Amino acid sequence: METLVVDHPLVAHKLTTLRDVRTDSPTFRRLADELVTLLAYEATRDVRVTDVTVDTPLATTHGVRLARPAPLVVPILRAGLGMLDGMTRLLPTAEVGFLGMIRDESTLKAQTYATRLPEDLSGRQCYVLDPMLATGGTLAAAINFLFDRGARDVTAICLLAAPEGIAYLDEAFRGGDRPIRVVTAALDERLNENGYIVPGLGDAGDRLYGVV
Ligand SMILES: O=P(O)(O)OC[C@H]1O[C@H](OP(=O)(O)OP(=O)(O)O)[C@H](O)[C@@H]1O
Ligand SMILES: O=c1cc[nH]c(=O)[nH]1
Ligand SMILES: [Mg+2]
Repeated sequence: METLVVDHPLVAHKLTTLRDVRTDSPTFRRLADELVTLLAYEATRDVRVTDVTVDTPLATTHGVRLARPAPLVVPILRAGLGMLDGMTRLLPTAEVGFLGMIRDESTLKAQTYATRLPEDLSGRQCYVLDPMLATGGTLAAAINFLFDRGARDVTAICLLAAPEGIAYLDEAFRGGDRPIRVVTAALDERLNENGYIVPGLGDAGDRLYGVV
């Protein structure tokens, strides 16, 4: 598994405000949106393209277009929805599928409560969006779901990741024949006893959408 921590002053600046406990929900939503676009630029470095020719007003030249089938973007509800617009702004022709998953706060196990994805993902490049990679249980289940439907490779874009979650995914998918990438704005210190990322930013879903 490949892990990329995006090292850029604008990413660090926006992430610092996102972490701040005083940042209100509207500002948090805007910053999450801006951050994902910056991360997506790096995350899509290997997006498949095909060669085409294009007529400029002056000449015919060579270029590229996104290959078919189009990439699939998969936000993990609820918090991943806060990253969808920022991603599709960069990849407007991507299709979008949805996975609804929630982590049981006492067992820290992920449960899937909604799926709305193409049945056949053969050969598709998938971009999973979830702001928090904590134990890794949610993301591992999401990746397995996509691989079971034939996805070709999966890139997860996370705002924050914990070392425990990266290690869990690395172990879970070791030796697999399909590439997995995690692109994140920061690799934090650790998980606390409740499975929250420290220093982290708190509960991403609650900060985006309110406490439920
Ligand atoms: O790596 P893990 O230990 O599995 O935890 C991370 C998951 O927890 C959060 O979602 P949550 O379950 O709070 O749902 P929400 O998006 O509805 O708030 C987060 O958005 C991830 O999906
Ligand atoms: O720190 C964490 C861990 C899981 N989910 C969150 O929203 N935040
Ligand atoms: Mg939550």
